[in-house]
Amino acid sequence: MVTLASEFINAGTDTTSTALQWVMANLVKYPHIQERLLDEIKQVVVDGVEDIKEEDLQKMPHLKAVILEGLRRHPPAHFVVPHCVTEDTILGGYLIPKNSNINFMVADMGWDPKVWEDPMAFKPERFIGEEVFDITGSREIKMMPFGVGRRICPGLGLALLHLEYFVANLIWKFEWKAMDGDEISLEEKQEFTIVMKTPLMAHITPRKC
Ligand code: HEM
Repeated sequence: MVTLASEFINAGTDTTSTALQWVMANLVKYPHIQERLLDEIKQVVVDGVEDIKEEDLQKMPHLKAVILEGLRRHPPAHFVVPHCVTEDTILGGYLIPKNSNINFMVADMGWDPKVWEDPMAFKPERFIGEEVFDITGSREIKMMPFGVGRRICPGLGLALLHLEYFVANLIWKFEWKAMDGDEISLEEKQEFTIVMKTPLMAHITPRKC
């Protein structure tokens, strides 16, 4: 039980908090995206409401798009846990021998210009469309911040819920602005996850909702 609990805590805390920091950094760097998100929240939540509830999040497609764009542009894990090939496999003309250890270039998949237009730009609108984006990659794999297949992150649903809940409430309650003269650097640093080299510093002001 202790090992299980520790695995969930280790795998679930740094990843989610890193993703949250990257999303908030982009909302500070690009105030028009923060405004767009606030507009959506205001259409769902009435003035004076203290907390945005879980059921409200389902009515916010732009919020989901912001989170997905954050995970595409800044996946907290640039690789998955190493996997092992169970039988000789030919992939793209290359033989991957049985028992080889393999991994996946998670970040590079999300930044592939053949798949994503202007991939290094933060554009949540790319996820707004007729279809809900399939983050599990069961139909096609365009990015895989949680891995895919049978070892996909079991905390995926919880992580998305936490990210949506925190981002929505942080934007609903506060206006986030860059500090004077601060450019918000998106440079990365490898720790347990890929974190912001210069951690986010921002001026936050309570909104008069
Ligand atoms: C934004 C947040 C998160 C991201 C980006 C993330 C990403 C990942 C990735 C890439 C893997 C490896 C998948 C593979 O090997 O193919 C993984 C595995 C795992 N994650 Fe997450 N994760 C997140 C949040 C969470 C949360 C909240 C929990 C639990 C509460 C969790 C628990 C786990 C566990 C236990 C594994 C190992 C699964 C296995 O080996 O079968 N993760 N995660």
